[in-house]
Amino acid sequence: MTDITFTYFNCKGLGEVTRMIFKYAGIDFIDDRFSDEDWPKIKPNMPFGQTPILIVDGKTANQSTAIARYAAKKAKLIGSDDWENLEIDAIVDTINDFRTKIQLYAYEQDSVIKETRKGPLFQETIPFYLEKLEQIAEQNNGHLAAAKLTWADFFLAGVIDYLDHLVEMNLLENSPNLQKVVRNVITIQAVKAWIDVRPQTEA
Ligand SMILES: N[C@@H](CCC(=O)N[C@@H](CS)C(=O)NCC(=O)O)C(=O)O
Repeated sequence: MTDITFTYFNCKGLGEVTRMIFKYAGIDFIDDRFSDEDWPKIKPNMPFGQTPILIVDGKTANQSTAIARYAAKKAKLIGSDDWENLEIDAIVDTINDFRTKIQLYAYEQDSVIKETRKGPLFQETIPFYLEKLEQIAEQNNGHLAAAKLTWADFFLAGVIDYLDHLVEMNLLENSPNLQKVVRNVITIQAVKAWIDVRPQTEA
């Protein structure tokens, strides 16, 4: 049997998508979480000083999106051809771009700089991304790519709580089709069962 360990902070963040995909597929893995206090001891042993990492039969990989894509292949949550996979990758990269722009505001330590980023983020960037993603979800009938359930949908469902936490708002409040995307994932029986028992964390 394959021996899989997924190591990350005790939060959803960049890790929850992979956990959800493994749970969806019924793939056993060790959900290895460490505390913020333990991180300085762990960091030097990480491939690039960050997490998440995935260890499969003694081999280690980093990069959350690459790991989620690996899990998605195992879970058969990928496209049927190269074009569908391109569509999925493009959505995932777009969500990552959106996250990066939110993080640039949320993690800014200088309150003056942070304030200058607030207006553009909330009045321009967030509506820009959500309107476009909402249209795509509508065209794909409650999915983000290939008009079917793929890991692009899991990507949004896995990261949305973290994004909401960063901006302290319900980002999808006025996006019914994006809500549908998330609902289509979190109501799958195996995913719901995981959500019911997973450690409760804010982000
Ligand atoms: N591009 C990387 C970024 C990983 C990343 O930013 N990890 C953060 C946690 S979400 C981390 O390890 N932070 C602690 C540190 O950099 O010391 C990925 O997607 O895996």
